[in-house]
Amino acid sequence: MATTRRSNSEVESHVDHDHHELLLLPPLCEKIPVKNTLNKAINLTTLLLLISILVYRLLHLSEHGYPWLFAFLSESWVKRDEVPAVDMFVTTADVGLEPPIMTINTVLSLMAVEYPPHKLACYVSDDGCSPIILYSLIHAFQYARIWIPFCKKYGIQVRAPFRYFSNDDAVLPTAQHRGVKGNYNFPQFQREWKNMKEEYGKLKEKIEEVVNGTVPFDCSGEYADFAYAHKNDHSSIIKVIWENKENDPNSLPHLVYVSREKRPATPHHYKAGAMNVLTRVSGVMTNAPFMLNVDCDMFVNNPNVILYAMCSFLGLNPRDSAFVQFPQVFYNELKDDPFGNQMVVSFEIIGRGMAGIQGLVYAGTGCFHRRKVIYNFDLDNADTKAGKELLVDENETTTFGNSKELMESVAKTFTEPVVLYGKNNIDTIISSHHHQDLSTMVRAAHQVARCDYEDGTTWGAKVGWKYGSMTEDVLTGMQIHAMGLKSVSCMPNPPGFMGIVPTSGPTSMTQVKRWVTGLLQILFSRNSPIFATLHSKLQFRQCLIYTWILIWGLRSIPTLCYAILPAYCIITNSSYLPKANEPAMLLFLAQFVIENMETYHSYRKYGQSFIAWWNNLKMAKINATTSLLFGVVISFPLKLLGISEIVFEVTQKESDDKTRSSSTTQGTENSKDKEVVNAGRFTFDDSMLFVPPTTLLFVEVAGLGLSMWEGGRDEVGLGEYLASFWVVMCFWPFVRETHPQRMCADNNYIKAPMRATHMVPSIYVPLLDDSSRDASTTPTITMCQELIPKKWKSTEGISLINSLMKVPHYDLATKKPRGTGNKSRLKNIWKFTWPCHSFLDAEGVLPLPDPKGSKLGSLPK
Ligand SMILES: O=c1ccn([C@@H]2O[C@H](COP(=O)(O)OP(=O)(O)O[C@H]3O[C@H](CO)[C@@H](O)[C@H](O)[C@H]3O)[C@@H](O)[C@H]2O)c(=O)[nH]1
Ligand SMILES: [Mn+2]
Repeated sequence: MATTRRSNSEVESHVDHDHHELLLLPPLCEKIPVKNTLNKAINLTTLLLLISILVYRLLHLSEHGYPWLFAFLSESWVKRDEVPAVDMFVTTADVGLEPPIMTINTVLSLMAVEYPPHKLACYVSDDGCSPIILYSLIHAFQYARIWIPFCKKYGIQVRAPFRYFSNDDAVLPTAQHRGVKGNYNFPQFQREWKNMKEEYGKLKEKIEEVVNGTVPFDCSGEYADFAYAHKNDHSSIIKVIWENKENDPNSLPHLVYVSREKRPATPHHYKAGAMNVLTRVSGVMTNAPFMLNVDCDMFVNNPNVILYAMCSFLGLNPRDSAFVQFPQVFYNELKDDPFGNQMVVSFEIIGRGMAGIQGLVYAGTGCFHRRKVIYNFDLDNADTKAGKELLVDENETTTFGNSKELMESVAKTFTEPVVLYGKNNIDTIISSHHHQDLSTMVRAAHQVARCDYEDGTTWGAKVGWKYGSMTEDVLTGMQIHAMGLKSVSCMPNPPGFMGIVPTSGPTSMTQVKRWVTGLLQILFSRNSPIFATLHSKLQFRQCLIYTWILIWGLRSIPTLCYAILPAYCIITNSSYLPKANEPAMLLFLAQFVIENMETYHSYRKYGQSFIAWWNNLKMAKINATTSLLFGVVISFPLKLLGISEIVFEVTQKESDDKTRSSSTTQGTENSKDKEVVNAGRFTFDDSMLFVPPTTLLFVEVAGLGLSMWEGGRDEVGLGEYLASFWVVMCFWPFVRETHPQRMCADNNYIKAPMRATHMVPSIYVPLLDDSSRDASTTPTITMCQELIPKKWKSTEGISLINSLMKVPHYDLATKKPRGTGNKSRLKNIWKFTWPCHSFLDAEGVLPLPDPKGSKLGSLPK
């Protein structure tokens, strides 16, 4: 700062001056209290008047008799406990990947929220069309009858039983038992608690029996519709499991099972399609003005969630509260975020930043929407263009489809007034909500759940959840922001909802691959945020954030190139950085140090450890060369060229340890248990995803080894070596987990890296060694084919690999690469790649480790 010495007073005045300037700068964010003195005065006056009236009545009651008594009772009934209705949606898609016990825990926690039950309806969409889900729901409902009163009576916080009971084995709760509030009779609480736990155990057991197949499932009676239903080919199945017919405030919320019609030839649009069916089915049945949606793995963690959401909806201008998103919080977080997928810091920075512009993205779960917004109606009450078209236009059916019942409900939604900030018309929104007899609407519900219902309508384009991206959530949310509306992020303590995050490398990578593919689908389409800013009302800064999110995948290519450069330079004796003694090196060094210090600082600031920071840094590189790369160079282009469809690969959900111990099916038990054992460890499966990073690592290690072997390189400087070393550090999990001793230790998860490590030299040595294309060499194709895991043969990359394989490359007899070309140095890579080529037998077929625990030594040499 100060390069010249100054006297003390000079410095002081300087500081003062700075300070003064700081004070003059406008604050970055500030809360301005709204002055509504008049309103307050009026409210206070009415309250005083009301009290005076009541007192007056009471004092004179004896003089006047019955009429005064009735007047007194009516006047003291100040109706203020009314709240709007909410339809709650849960989606599940696969009983194998999403344990039904998890789904019903989500449902139980939703049904038990602190909100008048007659204002709530819970709809469960089952895209897997499994009778087990229906069966689980029916039994869960029986349990709900005792569980919900228990939760409400004792003010339990966590109302998903698997979580509530997870910490206490057989022991009874203590007086300070978590979640229990207020005064209560302790011995009685203990008795009830014990009973609840036992009943939950029974429920779990019942569900496990059918999941495991120990009790044969009979598709008759209630379940007859499932008898001939195939997961992807069946008519719609809708069951009203519970209907609160009398709208009884002391009863339980409605519970409805929905499995929409699916036909192989008709696209079903995955989750977005399911959400649209739920919107329509709930439209004809309950038509609540607000809709909550959660994934099946996300339970309610704070029983007041709906009240919180309503505070935003009813307390803010409707245009500032189009949807209310509760951030994703995970209950199964692993220590130090080994897969860099918990996104704590990015949420703190990006999420809170967005909240200051047009609001948080819609994250697909834990989110409340206004039905009006989902129907693409303007929020400026009933005189909008869309609305006029809807009510006047003869062709109205083309927008919403041809269900009479749905059109009636849509018209109701349209004419329903929006509660305006500061105006007291909450009652109107409440009374306009129509109460239907659910069971009489089942036929209408079937109609709107048909797979051809959306033909010729604007569902997925203008109304409902938007189609055209695997990340329908980001797309749908962005289009709401493009209407010029804002969203609210709600972060109560304790968090409103809690879900799970993948706890294994491959699961997390598959998820990220789907995300980046979906995000690119948005970026390169007419839904791109740039168009939304130019032609609609997406704010510029919001557009920048969306664009930044959408280009996530693109960074894979520069990252990969930059990671390969050091090795390339070392191998080919060239350089890409200034020499250590050149001053320009300082630029690079400073940039590297400052960037990493800055990110580390923000990790510390948000309570993350050094290891978590390092894990995130490392995983960003690993993801760039795996999931992001595959999304960008394979999934997305193939979809673009129309060669293959992108499939929504549902994330494997590992249920809570205790729930899961016996809930897994025979077939999958092994792999699931492994996932728990290996949680946090970098495991592999036979996915193509692992080829690029393994390759990168090999090339990098080979380069370093080669240079050591040959005693250094004249062109290569310290920078390249350090960079290469840094890359190796980032990809260290691959070294660690592919260590031969570990690989042969016992299990399945080992095979894949084993194969990958053999694949890599097989593919790349011929590429590097260009002089060895001698047709008479031993055919190595057989070997390579053998090494390719079965799964790969069906994947996109196989043709690529096959064409590479066509090049005969090394001599099997000597197990050395053939030929001595210009780049003869490169062939030496082989020496450094891995000692595992010695495992190859004479035919070049890799003897895979015996799954039943063969030792390294027992492998044929
Ligand atoms: O054909 C399908 C596929 C999925 N789902 C459901 O969609 C939800 C999300 O699926 P999941 O495999 O858990 O994906 P994630 O990547 O974990 O989900 C995040 O990202 C998705 C977009 O890629 C959003 O839809 C989700 O809400 C968001 O939580 C689950 O409830 C599924 O049951 C369906 O209903 N039908
Ligand atoms: Mn999920």
